[in-house]
Parts: sequence; C-alpha cells; structure tokens
Amino acid sequence: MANQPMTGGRLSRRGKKTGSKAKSFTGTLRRLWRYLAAEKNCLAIISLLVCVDILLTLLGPYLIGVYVDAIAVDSGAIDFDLLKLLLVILGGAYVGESVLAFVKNWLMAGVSQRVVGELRRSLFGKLQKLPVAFFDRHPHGELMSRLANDIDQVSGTIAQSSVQLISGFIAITGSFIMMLVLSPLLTLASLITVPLVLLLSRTIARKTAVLFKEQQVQLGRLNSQVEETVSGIEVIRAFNYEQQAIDEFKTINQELTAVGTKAQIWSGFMMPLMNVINNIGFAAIAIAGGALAVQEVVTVGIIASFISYSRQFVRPLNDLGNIYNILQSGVAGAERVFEILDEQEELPDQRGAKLLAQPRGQVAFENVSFGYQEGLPILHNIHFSVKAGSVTALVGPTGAGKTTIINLLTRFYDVNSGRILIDGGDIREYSRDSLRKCFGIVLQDTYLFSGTIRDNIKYGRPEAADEEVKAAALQANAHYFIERLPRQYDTILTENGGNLSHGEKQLLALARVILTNPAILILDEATSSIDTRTEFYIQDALRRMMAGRTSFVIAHRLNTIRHADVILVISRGTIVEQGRHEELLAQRGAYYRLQQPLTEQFQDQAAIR
Ligand SMILES: Nc1ncnc2c1ncn2[C@@H]1O[C@H](COP(=O)(O)OP(=O)(O)OP(=O)(O)O)[C@@H](O)[C@H]1O
Repeated sequence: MANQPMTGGRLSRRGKKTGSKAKSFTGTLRRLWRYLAAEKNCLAIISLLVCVDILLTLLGPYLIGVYVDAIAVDSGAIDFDLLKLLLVILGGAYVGESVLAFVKNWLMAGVSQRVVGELRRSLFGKLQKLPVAFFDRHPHGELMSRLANDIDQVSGTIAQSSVQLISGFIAITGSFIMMLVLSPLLTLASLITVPLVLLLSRTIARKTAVLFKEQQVQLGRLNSQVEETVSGIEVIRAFNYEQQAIDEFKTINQELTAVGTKAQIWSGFMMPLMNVINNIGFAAIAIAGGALAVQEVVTVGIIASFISYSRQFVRPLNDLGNIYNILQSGVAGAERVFEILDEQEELPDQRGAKLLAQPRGQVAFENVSFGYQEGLPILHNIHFSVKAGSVTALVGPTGAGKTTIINLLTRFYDVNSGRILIDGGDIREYSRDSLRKCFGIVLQDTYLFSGTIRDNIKYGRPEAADEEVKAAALQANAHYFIERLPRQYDTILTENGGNLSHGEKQLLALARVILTNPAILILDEATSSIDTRTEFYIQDALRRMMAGRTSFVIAHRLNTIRHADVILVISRGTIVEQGRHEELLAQRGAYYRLQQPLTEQFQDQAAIR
C-alpha cells in the first residue's frame, strides 16, 4: 500500500511468554560469525596486535626469573646494571602493552558497531517485507525490544568478548609453551585443576544461558506493556485503569528482576569459585616446585617465572568462563533477532508477474473464502463484481467481515480459496507494488508520521513538486487550515499528528491520497463525529475524489449509502443482499432492518433542520 499503512482499530495482542531455552548456541554463533566475517581484515589486524601484546606480556615473567637467578647465583649481590636494563625493557613492554590495548579496543569498537549496524539494517529491512499477519502475532513493543535491546546485547557481546576470546586463546597457548619450556614436571602439576575449571564453567554457563534468554523475553514483554500503555494513555485515564496498568507493569517488572537477579547470581558464582580452584593450583605448583628445587631439578628463578606464567595461563581460562557467560547473553539476543530474520516474508511476486499499469478499476470477487487462522473461516464464498468507476458501499453489523474483504482486495492477506480480479486479471498475477499503487486508502484512524505536513502529504509520492502538494491540499480542502498554521506546509507534526484535530488529520489523509491519484479508492468512513464544518469539507473533498473512480466505502452514513451504485450487505462473512438503496429497502430484509435506526436518525435530523 503506497499511501497509508493499515493501523489502528485493532488492539495488539499482549506478548506471551515464549520458550526461553537457547535453540542452538553453536548454530547462532556460526551465523553471527557470518556477519563478523565481513570485518575479517580488521579482525586480522586485531589478532596481530593481540599476538604482539601477548609476547610482551610473556616477556615479563621470563626476565624476572633471569634476574632472580642472577641474584641467587651471586648469593644475594645486586647487579644494578642488569637491573637497569631489565627495568628499561620491562617499562617499554608495559607501555607498549597499554598502547596496544587502546588501539585494539578502538578497532574492536568499530567492528562491533558496524556489525550490529548491519544487523539492525537487516532486521528493519525484514520488518518491511513481513506480511501483515506477522504484526498481528507480535506486539509492537516486543519488536522494538528486539531492534533495540537484543541488538544492543549482541553489540556488547562482540565488543567485549571477541578480543578477550582471541587474546585468551593466544595467552593460554603462549603461557603453556613457556611453562613446558621451563619445566614439564611443574606444568603437569599445574594442569590438575584444568578439568575442574572446564567442568565448572560449562555447568554454570548452561544454567546462565537459559536465564539470559528468559531475561530478554521478559524485557520484550516489559517493552510491549510500556508501549501499549503510552499509546493508549487516554483510554487508560478515561477508564481509570492506571492502577491496573501499574500492577501489570509491577508483575512483569518483578519477573524481569527475578530472572535478571538469578542470571547475575549464577554468573557471579564463576569468579569466586575460580579463585578457589586457582589457589589450589598455585599450592600444587608450590609443593611440586619446592620438592623439585630441593632435588635441584629447577631453580628458584624458574619457580618465580613459572608461577607468573601459570597465572597467565589460568587467568584467560577463567576469563573464558566469563566470556562464555557474556556470549550466552549475546547469543540469546542474536537468536531473537534471527528468529525475525527467518520469518516467512510476504510471498514473492509470481514469476513473470504483470504490471497493473493504468488500471481501469473493474473489480470482481469469485467465490472467495478466507480465515485469519486455520480452521476459523471468516469469509464464505464472497461473490460479486463492480464496474469501473462505480461506488460500492459495504454495510453490515460489526465483525461481519467488511474490513476483511478490503484486506483481501489490497492483498494484505491472500485468499484461502476463490480469486479476486482487477480488470479481469487475478491480483496474485500482478506485481505487489503495482497492485498497491492502484489503491488509495483513507482509514478512520489516520496515521501521520513525525515530520512536516508537506512530507506527510508526499508520503505516497516523495518526488511530487510543491505545486502538486498544494493542488492536492486544495482539492482535499486541507489547504485552508494549513495556511493558518504558523509554518504552513513546513509545520512539524508530532507523532501521529498529535498537534492536529481529528478532522484536520482526515483532511491531510485525503490530500495524501489525492496526490497518488489512485484508480481505486478505499474509504473506511469515520464513525466518530467531527464538527459540522470540517465534516462538510471532508464530504465535499470525497465527492470530488470519488467521481469517476472505483470506490469501496465501509459506510456508516446514510447519505453515502443512498448514493452508492451497489450496496453489499455483509453478515457473518457472507453477502446476504446486494443492490441499490431503494431496491433493498423494498425487499424489507436484512438491509431494511439494518437501516431502520439510521433512517430514523436521518429523519430526525431533517426535521430539526
Ligand atoms: N488480524 C486478525 N486476526 C484474526 N482475526 C481477525 C483479524 N482481523 C479481524 N478478525 C476477525 O474477523 C472477523 C471480521 O472482522 P472485520 O474487521 O472484517 O469486521 P468488520 O465487519 O469490518 O467489523 P467493524 O465494522 O467492527 O470494523 C471478526 O470476527 C474479527 O474478530
């Protein structure tokens, strides 16, 4: 639909709890990696910097060991020349390390922002391609949470864990080699704690994975509740629903707090437990080192260096546990983003889809049946045809299926059986773009975007010249109120035209549609009353718009219905009567009964006048 998204009128269904277990940790990670692969050059440079950094870190303990041995051999005499040299080398190494850390982080921040920028772009692009039915199933707040919170989570993970992961692996390998070089026996002693570390991080990470995913789900629910509350604030006030809204928020917030606390507690177990295990490891090295030193297998300097290396060996090992935790929360976020990216898009246009160029506007429904959900049919065998340029009024009780007929005509949903023809061709044979361009839709609830009045009128034809915008506004009778605004066509509208009256918003919506010059006009007549003057302007503009154009009106006003070429009376998803006003009244059937209250109202009003 080129002109106006179908919005309003239907309350979104509140986000339900969904399963919280990560579906495939490695699968999601691999998929995330595909996004990171685009940054492989930058990642290669970062890895190189990490290698240099680790080499510098490994140098320190070795030099300290050399110096300790020098003192031990010289029975306590201090060699100041050697000490100075060592201090200069160590100082240089530590400064070098700091500079490298800065450059590494700077490069990594760029990588993570570019990757999530791309992810955000894919997700937003995907949302534009999803069928309307998808938005029926997902509350808006939850989708926004996926675009903001979940993507943030991914960005944090990439920025924090990638460098740590690379440097962790290199540091473990480097320290291990140095330990082996210094003393294979001591290396063996220091390895006794490794299985314990791995087992522990695995157990904790499994637990936290579930909790982090649940935390993201609850955050989505919270967003959805806040979004609904803010959008419906007037209804909430009008029905004194504030306390219930606060209670609902409190419940979700408590659930979020509970799961967030659990996730933090479990991931917080990691460090203290690791410290205990590390200390056991150091004790093992000290005992084994002491015994070996007595037997003169190793020197005191080697033990000093070894203890430093074993620290460098276990620290990244512990960090890996932590990174695993961070990865879990990032993967939970990424999984929720990928879930949307994997959703079935609107069915692509058929191969060789035709362009609906210069449509005449002849419309036919042939035995159309449809249900929004399987097993719940809404429309049954809808069959009618209308001539190009005619006005069709859809009337019937609420929930009868009038909007659904329009939803099918505009191909927001596809029919379950039967077919819909425009100018003799099945609408599924036309390209979606060209099909939707032939409709101009004016809903009861007009949606306006934040931006200027001009931008809003040009929404369906951004290339339109200012004169065309003005001409459309003149035809829609909108020009006069726009002229009175302080900045006329450049007046900025707040979200959904909050600074305009209901009637003014309707006039703008008409101008927007007039500018696109559609072949078929769809109008959901407003049921709410607008002041008589604006109402007159709207009716006057509509009359001009409908002249010579195929029009479908979900009609509530007797005046519109009386002048329609065809009236379709819908009841429980079927057409129960069709014809002109007088013919249907004469039948004294469903239409007659439906019109009774309206006719009386019309007569009353006429009498008053
Ligand atoms: N997106 C949807 N998902 C599931 N069911 C829906 C959806 N939209 C409408 N329905 C159901 O389809 C039926 C027909 O609804 P529809 O909106 O077409 O009625 P209507 O005649 O236009 O009513 P009204 O005059 O009140 O707007 C109703 O029972 C409604 O609950």
